Amino acid sequence: MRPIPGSPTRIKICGLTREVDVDAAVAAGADALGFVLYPRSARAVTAERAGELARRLPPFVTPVLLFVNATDEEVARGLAAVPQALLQFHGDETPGDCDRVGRPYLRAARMAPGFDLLNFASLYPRASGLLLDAHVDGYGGSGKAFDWSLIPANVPSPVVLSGGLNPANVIDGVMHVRPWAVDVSTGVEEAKGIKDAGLMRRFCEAVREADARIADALT
Ligand SMILES: O=C(O)c1ccccc1NCC(=O)[C@H](O)[C@H](O)COP(=O)(O)O
Repeated sequence: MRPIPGSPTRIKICGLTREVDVDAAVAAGADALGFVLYPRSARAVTAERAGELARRLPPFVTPVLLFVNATDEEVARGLAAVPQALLQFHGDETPGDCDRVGRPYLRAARMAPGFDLLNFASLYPRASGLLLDAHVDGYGGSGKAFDWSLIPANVPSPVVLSGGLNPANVIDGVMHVRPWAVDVSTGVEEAKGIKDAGLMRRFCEAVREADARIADALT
């Protein structure tokens, strides 16, 4: 599903662990902030810590809780801490695993060569969006991009382009894929879980530049 022509590309910045970075991401113009509740990630925060950070968010900036093969109890604990969160399932979760929670969610798809995204999308019709990431060991957050030409033009769900984005390549990504949103972690960091305010600002500015170029092309 392509975004409505002229609508701004939404921006998710993921893997926040510090108050200073939450505030800088909001100031840069992020529409959503991701908190990684996957304990094996170097960016992991506890549900309680995600709650502390998410309480800093102003209206209309969405907290996203990211899980990898979490138990129902872990998901419930995350939602108890961040009741307004959008969920993101980034592991091997089945449609039943995702739908059972009864909350809006993003389903990550790991874009290996030959991956049938349209079939995958048909399995998750209730997903609020599909987050397209590189196919890597460790599930995600790798800083690695994938071949955007693997993305069909007629994906039925809102597409969140992810995987190895940064201020230098995100314009091309938005212009090529025309996603509903983009997602970034490594490309705006000085170290895992430590964001760089300047890179976050430049990333958001680049997305706005891409939107402006698209709008110009439509006039
Ligand atoms: O961020 C992580 O550490 C992570 C670990 C395991 C699974 C998913 C993870 N992140 C998910 C995200 O939504 C990332 O933003 C996405 O994978 C893109 O990361 P990057 O390529 O570093 O921009």
